[in-house]
Amino acid sequence: MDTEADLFYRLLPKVELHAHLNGSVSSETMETLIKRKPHLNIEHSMTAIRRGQRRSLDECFQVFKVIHQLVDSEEDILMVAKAVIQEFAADGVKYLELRSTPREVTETGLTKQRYIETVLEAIRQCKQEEVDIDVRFIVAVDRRHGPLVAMETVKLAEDFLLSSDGVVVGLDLSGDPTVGHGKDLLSALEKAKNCGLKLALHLSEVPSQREESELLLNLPPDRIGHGTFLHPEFGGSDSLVDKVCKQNIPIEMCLTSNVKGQTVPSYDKHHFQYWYKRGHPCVLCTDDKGVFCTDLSQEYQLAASTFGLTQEAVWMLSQQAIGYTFAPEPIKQRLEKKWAELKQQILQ
Ligand SMILES: CNc1ncnc2c1ncn2[C@@H]1O[C@H](COP(=O)(O)O)[C@@H](O)[C@H]1O
Ligand SMILES: [Zn+2]
Repeated sequence: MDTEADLFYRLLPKVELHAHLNGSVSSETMETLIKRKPHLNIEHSMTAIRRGQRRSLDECFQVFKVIHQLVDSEEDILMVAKAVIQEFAADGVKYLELRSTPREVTETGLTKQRYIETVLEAIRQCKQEEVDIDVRFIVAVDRRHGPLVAMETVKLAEDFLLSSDGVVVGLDLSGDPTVGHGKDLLSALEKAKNCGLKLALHLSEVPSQREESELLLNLPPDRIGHGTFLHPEFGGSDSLVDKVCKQNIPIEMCLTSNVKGQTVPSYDKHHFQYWYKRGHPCVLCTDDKGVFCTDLSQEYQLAASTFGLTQEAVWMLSQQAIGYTFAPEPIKQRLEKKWAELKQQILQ
């Protein structure tokens, strides 16, 4: 049963800005997928990192490969996307920017175009069913696939930016950070930016990316994912910190993901502390709520208990995230209004 403190975090209206679709699949949905494809011999323990468990980042990427085998048709994507949206809504998320890498699967006839259309269909159906959440989509580029695929993905994202009635808002750069170099993807990212897609880039998720981060920060991105190794105490540099601060680029912080993926040794050593203390824009996110067995309420609660945040401070954190969304101004105003209406009820 929820204690009173748990309840505060659940009721707190929240904004989720960093959620990978296939990393966000809940254990319930995973059960269904595993049953649908018994021939794959996949066990639940292969798709999630449970309480107290840790994995290397490399092992996390193996987990995504397994999940991709389970989610490989339009039918799967529609089911998974609808479930993920409903789960975020049930957790009190009022605005969600979901991201996913379009995939092509010959055996099931899935194309990248249909992949995106299917996610958009899931978003449309949730809206029609009046699920209490506003959902936007960020098209993801997997850095592992190199510059040509990145450029193709940008073109696809650009088409949808123009035709999705405001649902597609941006481009993400993700995938195994130890593979490839950002300099090869720079022209694709520049093109994306020039056509009006917002950029949410995974940056300095591992220590070896200083040079790449210097380069990508010149774009500049509209938001940074993780940014774990940007600051000098973690092997980054003053110049990186200066760039991020001068351009006031919000950082998406995913505490449990970083601890379970072992890029951060423990919650209390998380770089959230460094940036939050400086008053820099920070937004708490889940990254992969399915794989890391968490949800956004829990991430807020963990941040509060680890760093001693008051309920008022937690409220501010969730409210300020509205300003870091890629939503147009009228949507931001609508969210601000919602927060203002709920404040008296929830914050005692
Ligand atoms: C843990 N830290 C992380 N760092 C970098 N990329 C990550 C990630 N977590 C997830 N992804 C990216 O998201 C994909 C799965 O969702 P989609 O198939 O796109 O919906 C992964 O294959 C990887 O490219
Ligand atoms: Zn991520």
